[in-house]
Amino acid sequence: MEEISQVSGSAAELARKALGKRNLVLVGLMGAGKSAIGKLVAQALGIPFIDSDHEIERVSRMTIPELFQAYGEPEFRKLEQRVIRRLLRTGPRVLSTGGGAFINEDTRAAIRDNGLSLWLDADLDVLWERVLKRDNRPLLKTENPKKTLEDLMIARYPIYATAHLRVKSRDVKKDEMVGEVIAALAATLEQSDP
Ligand SMILES: Nc1ncnc2c1ncn2[C@@H]1O[C@H](COP(=O)(O)OP(=O)(O)O)[C@@H](O)[C@H]1O
Ligand SMILES: O=C(O)C1=C[C@@H](OP(=O)(O)O)[C@@H](O)[C@H](O)C1
Ligand SMILES: [Mg+2]
Repeated sequence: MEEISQVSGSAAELARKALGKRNLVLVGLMGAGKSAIGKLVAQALGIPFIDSDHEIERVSRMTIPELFQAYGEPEFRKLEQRVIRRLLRTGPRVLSTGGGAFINEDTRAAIRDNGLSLWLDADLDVLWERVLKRDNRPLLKTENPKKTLEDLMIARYPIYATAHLRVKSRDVKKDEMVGEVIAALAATLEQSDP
């Protein structure tokens, strides 16, 4: 056990070093685990965690479904863009974004310039099982939400694929996902070492 914790401890150290003062920005579709895994990755790295949707809800004093309903998606995207640009100014942190954030060109450029993006990639069935459990995603309030999710996958995956790093989100223990995210981050340092 001692040996295992030392190995993961040193991976976390390498990952911290790789990050420097930047934010690790988690991107990917609804249900990929950006919010849940991001929080645990931040704990493992010993740095603060922030979720852009939570920050949007805090500053607007409205929930995401309320914002969509009151102002529509375009206004939500404008607010999301402003909030993420601001959040990127402070680091290092783990920043979990909402699924549409990285699709916005301006937000994506800000993340590319100021953060290290990691795509939590997942298959449709994994996402579907997870999003079914909560009723908080306005974009899935359609007649056929599974088809909507699939259409979003088709439209968005080529864009998520431009993230710096990619980790496959699967139905394994969350700690295993955390380990894989940290390993992916640590590996960037090894790659950049002469
Ligand atoms: N291995 C896993 N990886 C990620 N999330 C998982 C995993 N197992 C269960 N979950 C659950 O799936 C849900 C993922 O939702 P969330 O973190 O809100 O995703 P996102 O922010 O990407 O939409 C959470 O309720 C989380 O607890
Ligand atoms: O994919 C999207 O466009 C959205 C994803 C949601 O966040 P999660 O990906 O954290 O569910 C939230 O920002 C909003 O409902 C829109
Ligand atoms: Mg989320």
